[in-house]
Amino acid sequence: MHAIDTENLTKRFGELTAVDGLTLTIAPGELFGLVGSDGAGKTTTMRMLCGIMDPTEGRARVLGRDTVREAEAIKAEIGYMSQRFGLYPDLTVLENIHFYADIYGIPRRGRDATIDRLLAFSNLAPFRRRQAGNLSGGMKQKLGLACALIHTPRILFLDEPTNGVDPVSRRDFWRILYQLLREGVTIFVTTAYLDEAERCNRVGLIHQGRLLACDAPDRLKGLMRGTILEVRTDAARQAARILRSGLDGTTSVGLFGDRVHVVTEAPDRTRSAVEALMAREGLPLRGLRPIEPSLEDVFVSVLPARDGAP
Ligand SMILES: Nc1ncnc2c1ncn2[C@@H]1O[C@H](COP(=O)(O)OP(=O)(O)OP(=O)(O)O)[C@@H](O)[C@H]1O
Repeated sequence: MHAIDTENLTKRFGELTAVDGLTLTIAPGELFGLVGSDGAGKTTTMRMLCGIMDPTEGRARVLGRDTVREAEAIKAEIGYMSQRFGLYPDLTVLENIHFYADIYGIPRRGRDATIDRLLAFSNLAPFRRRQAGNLSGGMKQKLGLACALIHTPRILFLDEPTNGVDPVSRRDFWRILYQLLREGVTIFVTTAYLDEAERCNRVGLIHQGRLLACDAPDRLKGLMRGTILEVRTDAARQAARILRSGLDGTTSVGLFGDRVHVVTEAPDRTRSAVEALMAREGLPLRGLRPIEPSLEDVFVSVLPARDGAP
């Protein structure tokens, strides 16, 4: 049995198609990342999978159960941490966890062992008596995770769990996710961070509700045709504009922070053309070398051309 499977899963809000014909299977024990920018349809997908929102068309099954007809049974078996996960700022760490334990009907007797374990592995044990409102952003997310795990779910749904969290706490958070994975929990996580997507077993790239690509990160990178030349310069934005208009149509040019990536099937020829264009425009070339593709390169390469241009 699949942990999750969807068929043509679609959600429309009036004229807007937020999720557009999503067909996907996720195996038990997988760490699956749904990646996309703001408004791509990640939250809507997750809400449908958790049985909180009905699809307009298509269907989804979680642990073999239909998300519309068997939504209540699904909710008992999954953990869901939404973007605005409801922590009570006036309650302590421990009280928040007890609150969720009550909601899930976990008997008081025997609950302490589970809570101790959750506190230990989220590194929150020293802060058990601190009010949630006084925790750092990273700690709040870990507390949210602990609360979502109180009923020992088989699948964990996490909606952009590390959004706005500092890099060290993000790394901590992912360490906890790997531990859960080793315990056999299936994890479905959404993120806008492509470096986080690299940590997943499999990644789905979603844009305007459509799944553009779905595979293991390395296999997705293997799909990239051509060579990527990384151009380093002091004026990346200007360079990207010049290269985009000056290089021939067989290349694609993308801006990646302070670097420009040029994808080409003819690296030697393109290299000379880049050097000539940069020299003609008087832009200093600080470096020009072939690099391995990142998931970001893959994402940009599968985006419709107009959206891909920064
Ligand atoms: N209840 C709703 N009513 C109308 N439109 C909605 C509703 N929920 C989401 N949308 C729209 O559907 C699209 C997808 O939204 P969704 O929240 O799923 O995206 P997302 O990828 O999770 O992005 P974000 O990270 O910003 O939440 C957006 O255009 C959003 O405005």
